[in-house]
Amino acid sequence: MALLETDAVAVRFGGNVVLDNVSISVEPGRVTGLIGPNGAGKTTLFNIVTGLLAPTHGRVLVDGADVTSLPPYKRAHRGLARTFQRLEPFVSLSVRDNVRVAGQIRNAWRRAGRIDLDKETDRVLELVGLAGVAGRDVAELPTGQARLVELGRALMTGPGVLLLDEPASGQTEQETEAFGRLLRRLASRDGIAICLVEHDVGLVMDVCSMIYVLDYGKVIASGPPEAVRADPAVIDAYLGSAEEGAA
Ligand SMILES: Nc1ncnc2c1ncn2[C@@H]1O[C@H](COP(=O)(O)OP(=O)(O)OP(=O)(O)O)[C@@H](O)[C@H]1O
Repeated sequence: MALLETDAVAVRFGGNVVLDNVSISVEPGRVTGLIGPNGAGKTTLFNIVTGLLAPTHGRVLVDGADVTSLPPYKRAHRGLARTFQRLEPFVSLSVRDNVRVAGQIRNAWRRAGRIDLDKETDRVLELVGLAGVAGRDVAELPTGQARLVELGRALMTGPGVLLLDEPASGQTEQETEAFGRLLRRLASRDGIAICLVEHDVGLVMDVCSMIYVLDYGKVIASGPPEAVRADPAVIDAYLGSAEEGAA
C-alpha cells in the first residue's frame, strides 16, 4: 500500500494552473521519481505534500489518512521529511550538530521511543558518509557534501516518507554514484518511501522503480523506468533535452 498519495491535486496561482489533477503514489521500500522540465510543478507538489502550500483541489494522504488540512509540523510527526533544492543548513554549527539538532526535535515530539541522540547521530553520519567531516563547520563543505547534511538531518527524524528535491545537484559523478547506492539502501533495507525530484536522469533511471513525469502541471506518463524512457511524449517534453544536456 502507498505510504504517500496525492489524489487529484490541483493548484492555481492567480489565473495560472500550476498543477492539474496530479495523483501519485509513493510506496515504502521503493524510490519513486518525479521528473519533468523546469517549471513543471515538482517543487510545488512537494510544497503541497508537506503543507507549505494548500491545494486548490485534491487531497494528500499519508498512510491512508487525509492530511490535507494539517500544518507542516503535524505532517512531520506522521513521518514526512524533506530536503530542499536550496540548501539551508545552520551555517554556524558543525556538520555533527546540524544533524544532531534534528534528533533533538524528534525527541521533543515523541514521548515514546526517544532516541539516544549521540548514538543515532553517529549512525546517521556514518550512513550518509559524513563521519570523516563531522567536526567541520558546515559552511566549509562543498555543495555535494552539504546536501548530505540535509539528508542526514531528514533521516534523524526517522521518516517513513522522504522527499528529496534535487539532492544530486552540485555532487560530483562519484558522489552521485555513492548517493544512488545510499538511496537504494534506505528504501530496500529501511523500508523508507522515497520520492526523488532530480534532473540527473541517469540517477533517476538507476534508482527508481516507478517514475512520474510532470509537464506543465500534468502527469504525462508514469511507470517503470524502461517504459518512461521509451515514451515518445516524455522524450518530446523532457528526456530529449535532459539527456542531451547531461551528455
Ligand atoms: N508562490 C508562487 N506564486 C506564483 N507562481 C508560482 C509560485 N510557486 C511556483 N510558481 C510557478 O509554478 C510553476 C512551477 O514551479 P515549480 O518550482 O514547482 O517547478 P519545478 O518543476 O520544481 O521546476 P524546477 O525543475 O526548475 O525546480 C512555475 O511556473 C513557477 O513560476
